[in-house]
Amino acid sequence: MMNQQRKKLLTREIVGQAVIDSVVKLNPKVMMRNPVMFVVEIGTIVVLLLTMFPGYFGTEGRLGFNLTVFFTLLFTLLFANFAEALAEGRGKAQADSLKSSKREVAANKLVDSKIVIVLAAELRKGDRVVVEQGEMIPGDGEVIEGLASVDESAITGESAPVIKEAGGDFCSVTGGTKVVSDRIVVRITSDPGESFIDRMISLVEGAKRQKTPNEIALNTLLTSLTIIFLLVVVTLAPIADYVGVHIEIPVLIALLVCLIPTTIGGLLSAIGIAGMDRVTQFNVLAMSGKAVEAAGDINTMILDKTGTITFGNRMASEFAPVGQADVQELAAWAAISSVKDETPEGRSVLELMKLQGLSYDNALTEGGSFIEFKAETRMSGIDLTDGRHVRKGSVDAVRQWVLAQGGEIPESLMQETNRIASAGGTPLAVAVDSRIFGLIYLKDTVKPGMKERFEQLRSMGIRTVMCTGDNPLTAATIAREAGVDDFIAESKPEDKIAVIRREQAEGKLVAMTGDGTNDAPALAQADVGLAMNSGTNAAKEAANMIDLDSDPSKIIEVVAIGKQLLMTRGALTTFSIANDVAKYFAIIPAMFMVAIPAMSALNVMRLGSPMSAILSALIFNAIIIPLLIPLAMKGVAYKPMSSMKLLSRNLLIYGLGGVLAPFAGIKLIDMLVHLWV
Ligand SMILES: Nc1ncnc2c1ncn2[C@@H]1O[C@H](COP(=O)(O)OP(=O)(O)OP(=O)(O)O)[C@@H](O)[C@H]1O
Ligand SMILES: [K+]
Ligand SMILES: [Mg+2]
Repeated sequence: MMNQQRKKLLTREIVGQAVIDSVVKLNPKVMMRNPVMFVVEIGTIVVLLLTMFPGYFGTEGRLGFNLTVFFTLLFTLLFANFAEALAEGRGKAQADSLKSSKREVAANKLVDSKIVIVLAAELRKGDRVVVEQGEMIPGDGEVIEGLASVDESAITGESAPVIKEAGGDFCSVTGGTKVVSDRIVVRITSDPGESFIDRMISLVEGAKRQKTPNEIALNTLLTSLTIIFLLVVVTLAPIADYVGVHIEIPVLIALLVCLIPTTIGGLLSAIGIAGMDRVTQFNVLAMSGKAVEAAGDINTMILDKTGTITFGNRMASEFAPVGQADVQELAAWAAISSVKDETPEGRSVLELMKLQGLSYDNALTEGGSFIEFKAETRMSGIDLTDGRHVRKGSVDAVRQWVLAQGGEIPESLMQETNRIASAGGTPLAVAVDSRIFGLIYLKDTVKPGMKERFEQLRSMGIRTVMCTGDNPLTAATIAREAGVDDFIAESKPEDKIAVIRREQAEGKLVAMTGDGTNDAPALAQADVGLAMNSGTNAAKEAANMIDLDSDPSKIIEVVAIGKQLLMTRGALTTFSIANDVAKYFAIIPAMFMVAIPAMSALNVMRLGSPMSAILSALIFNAIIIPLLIPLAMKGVAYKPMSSMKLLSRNLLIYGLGGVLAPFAGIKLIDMLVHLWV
């Protein structure tokens, strides 16, 4: 539902609402937040007063001219407000549809193992609720009992249900999603008003939109320029008087508005909102505009191997015995070590065994204590009641484990390990106490198109580092195949945070993706942390972005969107300031031409009359804003290249274009205005 809503670009309602909002936003209290446009508003009011009471201010007043200046200024304001309102519109529409999906539901709260029916809004952190088939999950939380398939389409737009189960990385559930089969017990993790849907609503609504550091810096620059031009224009009047030219106040105001950076001043906030909106269209929730901008400035990207660069459905595809062991023996121990291993890798071992028509003695595992897989130990297995310890895991970890018990390492182990690893596969060694029986070959493939994407990232100047718990040879093979710049093998969760800190110490901005609880610290440390929606609540809370589709490779596109946002802002700032230069050449010669004939040398545009020159420049200044709204909303065309190349390309297109466009535009408007003034 969200998705359909997102796909719709500009509806008639959104445009209609934006027209209304552009008038509402004329409220000086609102305008004050944008100093450039606030100066325009004050100018507009002054011109209005001069037009209405010409005698009172001692100006003879040319009614037609003054009125035209007034309306042009008014439309300059309305156009700028319209740009912002339009950019906000889509988010507001999404928020409305989310709000309507947030119906009041009842919850089955567990109180001393009895069920009490309460309203969802009354649930607090720590409460436990039972959710049955067909019921709505009343709040964000973690499954603490049971397993269920959940329809999350209300937030992700994805209609296929997902499995949620107690323990592990798939236990987090979101309020407003629906249990489609089975029954779960959920421990609530958010208080009213702080839920995921609440956060989504305030995000798309822009309620919490704060200016980013970049925007604040640019705003300061624009305000300084405005103050400088204000001084220039104010001091121009006495200077002009001195040379015998009397300049009326509306003319001075028109000149001021033409010189101050109204184009970027009017479009700045629309550019920021539209940038965040593009991220949302992409089914990624950015917690702040700052996060999106940081994505555009990333120097280093840390990527997981399994599931990000490769498909990640690592499946057992071969049993490779070593030493004296045979396939049946190896397969049986591999299976015994996996009976309770719920990871996809563990389950695939049992499937491969069945597929090959092999078997194992299930009775052996009864009463045994299961050793769960941990990224720290890189092993899983079972301790049998007869005293034997069965393990499978990374070759290095199992080797150490066997050596510690005084075992010997079969010669063929290295050989087989290298064969599997150099094909990009993950070898898992299987051992019982001090004896290694052989290897399980876990197959995984690099996603298509990865090489091209890393090539693009490199041309943007971004270094990619692949982190994997896998052995160095497998890591090297996949790294080469995918074309990443660097890799870290046998990495533990804490290694990621170490890489991030090291890069940041060199002044670099780092992006990473993650989904597990143990990724949370690194997600928080990274400048851009993209958590998967399927991941744990801890990861989602630590990250500053959440991918609703849970596709870790999306970080690459998010970076592109961030870059595009920064580029669009840079391009339009360049264009705006270059534009003002051209307007200066249109107006100044026109103003002084009569008194100082030498000035006509500067009148390169050969504009009709001083008055028409001023009006043409002012009208151009107003209509350039709506003309640039589509560019501000869509972003400038983006090609991956280094920042230096980008800068010179943009200076050429938007700088030169910004100087030339007004000459043509003003001349054209002047020809029309001159017919009538
Ligand atoms: N179910 C399992 N039982 C035993 N060992 C496993 C299991 N799953 C993975 N391993 C071993 O542990 C290593 C680390 O796994 P982990 O999931 O932490 O990292 P990874 O998936 O290889 O890397 P990535 O960071 O790219 O996801 C694997 O390379 C493999 O050798
Ligand atoms: K301007
Ligand atoms: Mg993994």
